[in-house]
Amino acid sequence: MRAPQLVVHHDKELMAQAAAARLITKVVDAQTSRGSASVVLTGGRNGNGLLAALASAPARDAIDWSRLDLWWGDERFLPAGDPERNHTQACEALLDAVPLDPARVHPMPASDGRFGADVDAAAAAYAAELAAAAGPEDHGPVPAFDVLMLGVGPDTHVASLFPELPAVRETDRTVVGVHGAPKPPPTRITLTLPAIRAAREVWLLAAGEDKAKAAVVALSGAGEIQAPAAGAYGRRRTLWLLDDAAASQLPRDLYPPASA
Ligand SMILES: O=C(O)[C@H](O)[C@@H](O)[C@H](O)[C@H](O)COP(=O)(O)O
Repeated sequence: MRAPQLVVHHDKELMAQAAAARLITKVVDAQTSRGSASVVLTGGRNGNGLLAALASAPARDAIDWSRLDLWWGDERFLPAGDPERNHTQACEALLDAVPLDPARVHPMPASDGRFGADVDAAAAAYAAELAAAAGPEDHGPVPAFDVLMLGVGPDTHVASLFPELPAVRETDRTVVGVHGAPKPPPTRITLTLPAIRAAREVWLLAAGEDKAKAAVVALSGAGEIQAPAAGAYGRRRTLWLLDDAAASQLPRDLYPPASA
């Protein structure tokens, strides 16, 4: 579903809290109807802010943490436990505080793991892990994620898909290595747009003044090569979660945000 919906909250703290509440409801509904839920996490301040808000949410444990599959949309290719890894930051924000089933938590490989410095082999292994988790009813070699979350960079990058670089142009593979990323560290692993589009719902998190221009560009018909966020959409729903600052440059006639 390409037509994005927008929800604008007053500030980034409220956006994180509201998005966390929204995620709790989505996960509980999925677990009730299908017995489990599958969520893709994102790195960055907005992504980690949502996880921290979820950790302190009163309804947090309405989620059955033992029946939640967690994947990552991208990862900085660094040694395991490095404070800059998205996995490390997610553990600090939430994962270490909830009783997840470790077998259902799927961090992307680290640079000191079994693939050593070969980020392309590490990416291929994650693609294989996703394919192994996909079922016959899924759309391609990735599980049907209930929610795939993406922070949005000031240059409209999502995951580690940066404008004009090879990864955003990938149409076949579900996971690729990234070399020379403009956002440090330069070497990363990322889901590709075909993998992102397999998700039932894609939620783009954009709070802060530094996202205002990216929101206008991505929501005004830019192409996905120049504006990767424009190519991030779910099969059933594409939701932009913004705050007033990030929505401040959106023309009212373009997307009259449903302010919340
Ligand atoms: O590895 C990463 O850095 C993230 O996955 C990246 O895609 C992030 O989500 C955006 O850069 C937004 O980051 P902020 O929310 O910190 O602006």
